[in-house]
Amino acid sequence: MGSLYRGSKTLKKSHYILSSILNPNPLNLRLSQSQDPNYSLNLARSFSSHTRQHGNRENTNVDLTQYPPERIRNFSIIAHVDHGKSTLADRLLELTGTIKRGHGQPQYLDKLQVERERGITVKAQTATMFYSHKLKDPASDEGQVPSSFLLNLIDTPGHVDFSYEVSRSLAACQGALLVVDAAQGVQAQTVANFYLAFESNLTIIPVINKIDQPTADPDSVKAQLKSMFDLEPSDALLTSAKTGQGLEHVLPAVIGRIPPPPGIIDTTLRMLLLDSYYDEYKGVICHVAVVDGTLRKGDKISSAATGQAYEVLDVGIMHPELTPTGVLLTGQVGYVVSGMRSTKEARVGDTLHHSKSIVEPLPGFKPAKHMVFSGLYPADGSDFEALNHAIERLTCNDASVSVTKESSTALGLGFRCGFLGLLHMDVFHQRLEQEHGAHVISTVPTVPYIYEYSDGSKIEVQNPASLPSNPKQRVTACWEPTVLATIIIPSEYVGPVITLCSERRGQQLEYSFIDSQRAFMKYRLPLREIVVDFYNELKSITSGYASFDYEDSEYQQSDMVKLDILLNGQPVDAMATIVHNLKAQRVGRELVEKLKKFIDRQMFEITIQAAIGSKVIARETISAMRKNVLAKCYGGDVTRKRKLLEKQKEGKKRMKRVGSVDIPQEAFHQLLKVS
Ligand SMILES: Nc1nc2c(ncn2[C@@H]2O[C@H](COP(=O)(O)OP(=O)(O)OP(=O)(O)O)[C@@H](O)[C@H]2O)c(=O)[nH]1
Repeated sequence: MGSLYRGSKTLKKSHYILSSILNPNPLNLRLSQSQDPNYSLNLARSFSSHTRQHGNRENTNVDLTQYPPERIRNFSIIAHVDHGKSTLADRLLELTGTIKRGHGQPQYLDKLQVERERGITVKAQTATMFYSHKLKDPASDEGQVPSSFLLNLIDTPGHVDFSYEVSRSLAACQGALLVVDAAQGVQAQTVANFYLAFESNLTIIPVINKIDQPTADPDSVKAQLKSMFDLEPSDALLTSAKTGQGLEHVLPAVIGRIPPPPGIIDTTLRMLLLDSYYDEYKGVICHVAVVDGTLRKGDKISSAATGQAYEVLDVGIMHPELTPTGVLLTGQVGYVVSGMRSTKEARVGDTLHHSKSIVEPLPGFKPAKHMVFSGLYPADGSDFEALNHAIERLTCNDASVSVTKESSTALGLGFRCGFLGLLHMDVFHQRLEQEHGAHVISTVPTVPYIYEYSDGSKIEVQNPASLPSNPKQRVTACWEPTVLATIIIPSEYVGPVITLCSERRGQQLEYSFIDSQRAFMKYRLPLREIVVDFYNELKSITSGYASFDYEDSEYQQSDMVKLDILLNGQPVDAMATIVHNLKAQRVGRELVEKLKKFIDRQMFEITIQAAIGSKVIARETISAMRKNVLAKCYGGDVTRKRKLLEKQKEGKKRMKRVGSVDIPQEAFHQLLKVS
């Protein structure tokens, strides 16, 4: 079985580049440099003379001037979700003494509460480690000299929604550890992350992890890596991040195989802004990679994107917490505090340079693409300002969310937010609640459609409510976004997965076998069909064995209609959705049934209808009743009665009154699950 991707011309070319990168001889290059006995000496001299000229060394425990690019390695850990990236990162931090062994906090770099609760990485995190490694002594054939290396490790998220974080992190690296579970083998995000690293021309070190598991089969994983990515079996490291087996080979491989950062020391400063977040005490903290030159505390720097100038108030490394060093040198990755007032000023991908010099900006990044839009409204209408404040604060730490104000007749004032995917949206909600105490109602997520109107104008529709109820009156055509999906499954599940994809209007593009047990499929699917519950359904029909990844693709023309929900004859704009004409009937029926379950009986009859234009396609009725919370409260215990009434009042705050009907927050949540 040949490489799955060999058919593509560009990839053939890249395979060639890859095999030259992966040939375990980058070490040769280093040896040939070190065969010049004066090479390291010259480099170190030039480096320290440069640092002497500029003086002003910060008196901290960490002296970064000891680390010229030759002694630096910047690498990422990439993998499919749950293959052990964060655990491996922990072990490497322990091995280098960066954190204490048995620090009692597993997945140290997963710092957010949501990451710990869900056991997933959401945000890429950098940690600087110092590691003493023996190098070949240029003066003798056999001797070895210990040398200290500065290693920057970036732990990245595995879920597809956060692959934007991965691609940004890779820009600061020259190599990546591609971690693969020894029992599960190559999965969909292994493929996606491999290509991200590969297209960035990084040296890739395959790490087959979890070899302690009874079902581990490292040999067949090696064969998959060879057949799919042309990675040599002898290059793979075998590890168990759990038991520590094989970990001693990881950092020597990082030093031996990954090239040092390529920047120029004696030149004008250029640094790439990788990420930023807001800290209560320090203000905006920017994560940067110094590509060329040197940055010092007190320097005046400017943004190439905005021209705005700043003074460097603090500079340092993440070791693993913020550690001031007063300086960052060529090839180093660290943080800068420069008095920026909001993270909006810190544009990810921007080039920062000394204000007095003009530089060619670095290539930067593609802007994040919003795949899903949803309205966010305060559960209690009077909390709009509090929600506004919470969203502002949270977007300071997650700049990949787009936010615009909007209003709904049903829900009042709120926001339309764009997310990278459904998990991203879910995580954003959870963080709003946990970190900022905001209670929100979110509307059915929608993807951005393009509508063409009879006057020839085309608009992007991010909110179904902005379409006329009978779009046929004015709309002449509609296009919906699609994705290219990669699905890897055990062969016995091929049938049900093909059925699921065709139900979701998918078009099969590729179908092959990775080995005797696993199939690989590529589909073009409408984005709308995968944002709602596709992954859960895929997991459930394959007993959890399927792995799935997607990248965005072109728009396709489709027959999409607006489906309105009416309560007692009144359309609820926040519940409107856009569906394919062929599915409208089924979706309409499911929506009204769900709503019937979650809207409590009230003192009058409630009719729930789903309609396309003026045509009602589904209807349910909730009969009238008065809910008496005191019904079971016999006797005269006043405090208990008061408590129950208080509880009822509190519950009511979480209800939205549409016309005369109270809708609980849960009813809105349930609508998110209908595809
Ligand atoms: N048996 C065994 N379990 C491991 C090993 N490495 C990690 N695990 C477990 O695998 C699970 C997932 O590990 P993580 O390190 O969170 O995986 P991850 O790749 O960082 O996950 P995401 O950040 O969500 O992509 C955890 O329960 C770990 O304890 C290993 O070598 N052997």
